[in-house]
Amino acid sequence: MSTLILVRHGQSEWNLANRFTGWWDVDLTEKGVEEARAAGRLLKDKGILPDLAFTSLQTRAIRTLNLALEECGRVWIPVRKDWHLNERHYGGLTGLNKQETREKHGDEQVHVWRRSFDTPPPPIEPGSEYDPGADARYAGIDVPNTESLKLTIERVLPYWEEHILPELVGDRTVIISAHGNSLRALVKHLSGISDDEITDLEIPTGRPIVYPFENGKVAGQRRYLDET
Ligand SMILES: O=C(O)[C@H](O)COP(=O)(O)O
Repeated sequence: MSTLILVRHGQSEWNLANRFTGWWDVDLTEKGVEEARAAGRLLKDKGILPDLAFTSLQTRAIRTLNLALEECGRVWIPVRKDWHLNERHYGGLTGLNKQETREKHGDEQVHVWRRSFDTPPPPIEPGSEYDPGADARYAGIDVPNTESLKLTIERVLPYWEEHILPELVGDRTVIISAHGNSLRALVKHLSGISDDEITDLEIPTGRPIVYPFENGKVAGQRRYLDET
């Protein structure tokens, strides 16, 4: 039996400021650092120690992973970073305050942009303040200008199938440190959640979720490690 651990980064500076973040790179807050450390202590206490890690190219997920691995004594494991695990690109909403956006466009419209399956937010203007398009870390990739959950799934799943799933063999433990919506994309797939039902799924910061795997397939319910 192998184990998959999913962890959303700890609270970020823009989670705290209530701003749409997406592909914009922000750091953890002090609370986020503590959440990441607590996740690592939980892994240690439960004896679920990662052998291999995957994360995005974004500081908040990378630091969460590093802090958690430090707490459970596993800083030495191989870590693979890839943009396919980045947060969903929030398009033209990037950098805006979520509450102010609700006041301007209405609760319903903002809910559609945040949680509908296939309606992307309006695209970001190329070269605008929060456009990550010119960021050196994305050299050579076709940076999106907005993404729905559906579009996020279309780039997360091929990476999952090709690079992560083949590692879940024998009794290995693999951890993915990523983001609210890139993890919603994965959980939708792994737990067989419908396009309608996925709108209700929220992934909390810093709480490890665990799936058992056997013969390359999910072999049980997902569970929060702090509840078991
Ligand atoms: O990118 C963001 O703003 C957050 O990481 C996720 O935001 P959401 O809960 O509004 O999708």
